[in-house]
Amino acid sequence: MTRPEGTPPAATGPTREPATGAASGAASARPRPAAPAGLAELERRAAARRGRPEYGHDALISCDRLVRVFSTDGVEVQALQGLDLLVAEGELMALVGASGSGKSTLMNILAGQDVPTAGAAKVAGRDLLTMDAKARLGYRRDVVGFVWQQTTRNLLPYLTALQNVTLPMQLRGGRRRAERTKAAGELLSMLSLDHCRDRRPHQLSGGEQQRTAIAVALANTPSVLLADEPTGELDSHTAEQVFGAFRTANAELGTTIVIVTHDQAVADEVRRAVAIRDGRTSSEVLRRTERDSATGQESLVAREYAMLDRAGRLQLPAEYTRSLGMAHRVLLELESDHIGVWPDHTADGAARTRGEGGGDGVSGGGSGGGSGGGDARGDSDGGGAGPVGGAGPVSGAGPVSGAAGEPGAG
Ligand SMILES: Nc1ncnc2c1ncn2[C@@H]1O[C@H](COP(=O)(O)OP(=O)(O)OP(=O)(O)O)[C@@H](O)[C@H]1O
Repeated sequence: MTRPEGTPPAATGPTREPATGAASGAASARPRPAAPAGLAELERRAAARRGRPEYGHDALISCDRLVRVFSTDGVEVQALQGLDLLVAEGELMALVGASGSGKSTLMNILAGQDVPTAGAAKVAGRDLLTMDAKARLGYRRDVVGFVWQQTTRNLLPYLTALQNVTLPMQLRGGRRRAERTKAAGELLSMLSLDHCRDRRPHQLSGGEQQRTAIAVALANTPSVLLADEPTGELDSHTAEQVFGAFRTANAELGTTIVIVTHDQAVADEVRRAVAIRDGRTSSEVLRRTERDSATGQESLVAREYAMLDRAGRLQLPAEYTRSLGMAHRVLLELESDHIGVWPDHTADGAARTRGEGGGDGVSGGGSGGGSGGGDARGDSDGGGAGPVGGAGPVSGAGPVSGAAGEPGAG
């Protein structure tokens, strides 16, 4: 997991400082994890949960344990493996991930062009699993707009830019020709494309084609604009202009925008970039403006968060687990303000780790168990007290941390 340059360590990442004696001393006063809940307690919790609002009830896009399995020639590929994602109305966010991680599969589902195998997906109140063919058609026409990477896929070659933008309005119906022309002209103006109105796609540059495609996708004022690698075929300067068009649409029209991208420059421009790994959301980089209380100077600060899914699963970055020789099994300890994650130092745990070539797990290990937790980094994204939690009695309100050495051994 790469951390954005010049940013503080991930709020959820393990601390790298060696354990200190002071921390070791504090370890002896650590609260112990609660005992396993009895049946009565579990019933009480289930009853309490029934009164809670539905997962993602206030999100515009909500994916809950989304699964998509493809079967080809008797071979099954799990493209999405229980993916959770919430996107708030009005967000402009990016989805990033290695090739084959499931980004396009997710986008096709959100676009109403594919149906998930299991789980739940809702966009603007529409249930993407249960929609019938007619509802799906209406959804694609009215609720979502789509911009593809290949410019040729976005525009009809024999229509001018203006005609391309008016076409979706015409297909939907309900507006007179003059109204359609006026609205399409306004969209092109908003995206600085007045000069392209009467040109056909082959008379436009790649960037102008993509910006026209954004205008087409916005023609029926969708709630959500989805874009799959929209800058993939463009040079960096042109890509910047196309991203500017998304930003304008988001700011001027309030459209919620989700962009799949490999382009780090685009991912760096958005306030929230969600990484997908192996068909699940694995981490998020959140950016926000912070003001230095001493100088009053504002700067953009990026922090990386690991995602905790609905089942309480957390993907620890491979870079972190490798550096501490963590494999197969880790020791968890509930602290007052975070959860400690420790290498497994039991005899069979160490042997297993060696067998896997995962390192000895104790390099640089301190004798104390101080996790350096209780990090005072606050977070006004609401991430400081909340994102770390776990199934059952394990929950926390701070960074997950671990350090080489036995917890509480000091
Ligand atoms: N129609 C399909 N039939 C079979 N397997 C598929 C199909 N579509 C996608 N897959 C498989 O699902 C996995 C996820 O593919 P997907 O295209 O969603 O990844 P991606 O993250 O968008 O990759 P890229 O960045 O290269 O576009 C891959 O292993 C892919 O081979």
